[in-house]
Amino acid sequence: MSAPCSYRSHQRTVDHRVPTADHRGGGRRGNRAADTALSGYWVEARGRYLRVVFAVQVWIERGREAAGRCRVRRMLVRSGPHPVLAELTAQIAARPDRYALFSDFDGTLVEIAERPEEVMVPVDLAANLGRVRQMLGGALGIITGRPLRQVEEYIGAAGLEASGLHGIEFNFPLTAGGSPATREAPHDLIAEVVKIVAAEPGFRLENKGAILTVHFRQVPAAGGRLRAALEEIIDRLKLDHHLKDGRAVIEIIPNGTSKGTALAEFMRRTPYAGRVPVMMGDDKADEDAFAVAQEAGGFGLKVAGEHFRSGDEPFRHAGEVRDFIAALAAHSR
Ligand SMILES: O=P(O)(O)OC[C@H]1O[C@H](O[C@H]2O[C@H](CO)[C@@H](O)[C@H](O)[C@H]2O)[C@H](O)[C@@H](O)[C@@H]1O
Repeated sequence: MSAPCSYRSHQRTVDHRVPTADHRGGGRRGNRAADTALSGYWVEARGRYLRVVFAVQVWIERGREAAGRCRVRRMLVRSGPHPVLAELTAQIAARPDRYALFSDFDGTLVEIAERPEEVMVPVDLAANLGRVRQMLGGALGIITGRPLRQVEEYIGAAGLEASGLHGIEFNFPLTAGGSPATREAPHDLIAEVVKIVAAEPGFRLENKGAILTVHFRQVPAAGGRLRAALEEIIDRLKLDHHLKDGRAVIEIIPNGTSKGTALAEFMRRTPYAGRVPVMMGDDKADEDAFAVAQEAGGFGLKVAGEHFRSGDEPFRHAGEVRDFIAALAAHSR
């Protein structure tokens, strides 16, 4: 019988940054910045990787905070990439012609923001994606629930191939058997959803044409009520639509289209066909693409957040996805 637990990769340096000054200026008197190095391990136990940071050092920081010597405003622990990513980076660098890489946008390439229009896109993201695309011989695709025009606005400079609106839009011609053409949401559906949104000040409607998206990030407790109301509308109007839960959001999507159908469409064309598809995503909708990637001999890479919370995800946040992209981009030079 194999040992239940083994050290996969040993001591790494972890930067533990504890900024104390208020970013808007004027931190509390007596506070000061505290930068410490923590040590961490990657521990593999029964096929799962766990990131372990020496608790005693965290405890010392907390003590300093309690003594008023610093204030922990946020804790950024960097301990190098997850072992799965380290291996994948090496494999892709060695055989870039074998892989097709796909990425979701919100929560994967950029951090989640309070509102869709408030996302922050780092300046080097488009350039790094462009380099990785070049390295992969063009086999890099973006698969998002956003409209394509927004993807183009945020990262379009890289000339990336993309699918928007959960597999409804593509910025390239479809193969035979491709996704359904864009349809506007029915007028009676829009009218009913507008009524629901108007009744709750925290709800926000994002009308994306074929897809209606209702955000409830400002009123998280109302998510269940919103879902029940939207389900009732779809049943009553006998619509050919389904609901897709996202991060503090529910989307009303025409049947027959998903991020899975989008990934399948990419995989029918050159240069994706025949490669190992790897899809990065943080949300329920991305699971459809993970499943299709898996059927095609590939896999999904989860980004932790409100949806994936096992603690074993290869990416703990979007910043680590960007680090992975940057590491691959470095190999393209
Ligand atoms: O497929 P994705 O690229 O992940 O897009 C999914 C939806 O993302 C957006 O909403 C989410 O991100 C917002 C900005 O961070 C956030 O405020 C919201 O709570 C999230 O649900 C976008 O607004 C939707 O249209 C996308 O379908």
